[in-house]
Amino acid sequence: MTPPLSVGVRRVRAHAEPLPLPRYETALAAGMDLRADIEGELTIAPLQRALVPTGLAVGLPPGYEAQVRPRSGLALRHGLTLLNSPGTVDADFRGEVQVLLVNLSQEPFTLRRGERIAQLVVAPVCRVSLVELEVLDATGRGEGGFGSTGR
Ligand SMILES: O=c1ccn([C@H]2C[C@H](O)[C@@H](COP(=O)(O)OP(=O)(O)OP(=O)(O)O)O2)c(=O)[nH]1
Repeated sequence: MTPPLSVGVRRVRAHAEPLPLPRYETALAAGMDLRADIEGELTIAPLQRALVPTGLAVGLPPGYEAQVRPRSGLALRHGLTLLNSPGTVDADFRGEVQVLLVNLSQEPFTLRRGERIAQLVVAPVCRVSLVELEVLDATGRGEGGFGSTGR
């Protein structure tokens, strides 16, 4: 396997007891879990959203993005997902990575400091230059979409 890409990470605030840095939890995991860098607790009421700090800023190299994705366990057990899933962290963003949680359950959800709330997947990005045309090249599908291939 190719060696992992080195990505700089900076803690944006100091704590007496710093949270562990994100890491891959299994040998081939695609994402690293992000933790809530909050003081104490935060309760998200049903159908409410909260922008939750992770305490981390990353310096992605050109040609990469980081996707902020939900954790399936939190979604299944507590109806907690990301409102903007997948969130996009641009390679030129140097601010704190934050997680836009939404509680889609009927119960309030209380988050505690250090809880793993989302996962960060780093991926290559293909940038294109758009070329305006009058006619696009023909394909078998053509303009069919949104269920055009039947049920
Ligand atoms: O879930 C997310 C999504 C974005 N960001 C940060 C990184 C990203 O590079 C920046 C801008 O995100 P986006 O482009 O989605 O936001 P926008 O609403 O288009 O704002 P902007 O005008 O700042 O680009 O915010 C996060 O920390 N978490």
